Amino acid sequence: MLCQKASLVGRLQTHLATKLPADVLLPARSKPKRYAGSLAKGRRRPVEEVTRQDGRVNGQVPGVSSPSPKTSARQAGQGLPPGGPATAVIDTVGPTRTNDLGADVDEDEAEDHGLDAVRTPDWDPWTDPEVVDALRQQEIPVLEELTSATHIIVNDGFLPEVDACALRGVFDERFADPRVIHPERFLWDYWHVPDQYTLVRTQAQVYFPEDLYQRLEDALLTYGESHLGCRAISPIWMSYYVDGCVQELHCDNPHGPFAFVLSLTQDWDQREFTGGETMILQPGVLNYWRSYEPRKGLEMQQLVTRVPAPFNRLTVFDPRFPHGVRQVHGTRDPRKGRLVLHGWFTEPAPFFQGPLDPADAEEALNEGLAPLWDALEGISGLITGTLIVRVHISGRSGSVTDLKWLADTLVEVPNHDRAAAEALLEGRVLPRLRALVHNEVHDCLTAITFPTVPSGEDSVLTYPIIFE
Ligand SMILES: O=C(O)CCC(=O)C(=O)O
Ligand SMILES: [Fe+2]
Repeated sequence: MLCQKASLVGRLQTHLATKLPADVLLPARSKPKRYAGSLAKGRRRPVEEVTRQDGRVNGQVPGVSSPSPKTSARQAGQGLPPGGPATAVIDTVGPTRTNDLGADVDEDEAEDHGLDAVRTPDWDPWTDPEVVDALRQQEIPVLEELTSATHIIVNDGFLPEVDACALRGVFDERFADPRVIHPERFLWDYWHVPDQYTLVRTQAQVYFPEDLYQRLEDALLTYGESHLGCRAISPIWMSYYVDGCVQELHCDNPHGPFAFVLSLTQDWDQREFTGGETMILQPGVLNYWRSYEPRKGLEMQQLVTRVPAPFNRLTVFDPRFPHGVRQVHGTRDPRKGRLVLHGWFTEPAPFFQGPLDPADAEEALNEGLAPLWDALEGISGLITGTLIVRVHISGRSGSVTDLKWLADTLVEVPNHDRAAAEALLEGRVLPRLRALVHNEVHDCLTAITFPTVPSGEDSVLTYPIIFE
C-alpha cells in the first residue's frame, strides 16, 4: 500500500502543471534513501546494453531488476565530508548573466574579436535592469524572480581526501603492471557507439571494495538529499578516457533531474592529454534567436561551457542541456587519462525531517497547496524543470519560519499560448513565468500553519515540484 502511494506521488508530481487532486501529494515520512537499480555484489554479470535510451543509464543487469532498498536511512545534512566541499555555482540561467568556469566572456577579448561584449548570448530583457527600470518608470509592476535558475554546480574537494585517494589507489594498483593478470583487469567494457560515445567503463559497485564503495554511495546520496531533494541515485558508472575517447553531444532527459560527474583524474593541470572537459551548451545558445545579432560573431567559449575535471571535483548539471565530453587526445595510458565516476540523482520526493508526523501535517499541507495548483494550471506546458524548496517549521507555533530554494532548473518553453497565461494575471505584467512560479510557491508554503509538536522542536519539509 505504502509503495503504491509512493509511486503515485512520484508519477503525479511530474504532471503537476495539470491540476492534481491535492490529497495525492502527501509526503512520505523520511523513507530510506534508495539506490535505484543497484548491482548485486558478487553477481558480476555483463551489463546488458540495450539502447542509449533505455539501457545505458539504468545499467540493469539481467536478473537484478528492482531497486534495492537501503536500510541505513540518514537525515539530510548529516555525514557531509569533513570541512564541507567548496561549492560554486558556475553558471546560471536567468537573472545574472552567464558566468562560466573556463568559458567566461572576457569583455576585452570579446571586443578584440569584434564582439559586442554588452550583450552575451543569453541576454534576457526581463532581467536587464534597464528594461526593468523602464517598466517601473511607467509604473508597470514587475513580478520578481526569487531565485536564479542554475544548471551547473561545481563542488571541489567533494569526498574526504582519504576516500578520494583510496578510490584512485584501487584503480592505479590494478593497472600498475600490465603483465600481471588478475580478475579485476577484466571488469571493463569498451563502449563504442559510432559517432556518439567512445569510452571504457565499469560499474563502481562491482569494481571497488564494498566498504569504500559504501562511503562513496553514502556521500552522493547525502549530497543529493541535502542539496537537491533527490532521494536516490542511479548506479554509479566509472569511465576512463584515453586517446580518442569522447562523448558527443547528447541529452539525458529521462534519467533524473541532475547528472553528476565526480572526477578521479589526477594532476589535471599537468595532464598529458587535451580535451576531457565536460562541455555543456550555454543557455543563450538554446535561446539563440532572442539575442541574435547579425553583426556579432560567436566562438566556442560563448557557445559551450567547458568544465574541467580536477581530482575530487563533483560537477552537478541539468542533463537536459545538450552536453558531452571533449575528445581526449594524447595519452593511451589509463592511469594518465581522464577518470570519472558519473550518474544521476533521481527520485525527487517530498520528505519531512524532525518530529512532525507527515500524517498530521497532511491536511494543512494539502489545503495550503491547493491554491498553488490552481495558479500553476494556467501555465501548464509553458515551463519545464525542477524547483526544490525547503521550509523550516516551528514546532511551537506550526508556522513556517524560513524558506530556502535548494535547486531551480525552471526554463520557459516558448509557446504561443503565453498570451492566455498573461491574461490570467489580471493586468500584471509577467516578466517571466519563473517569477510567477516562485512567488506562488513562496506565498502558499509560507502561509501554511502546521500542527504543533509536543516537544516544541522544529521540523523541515523538503518539497520538490517538477514541471514537465
Ligand atoms: O563525464 C562527463 O563529464 C559527462 C558524462 C555524461 O554526460 C554521461 O555519462 O551521460
Ligand atoms: Fe550525459
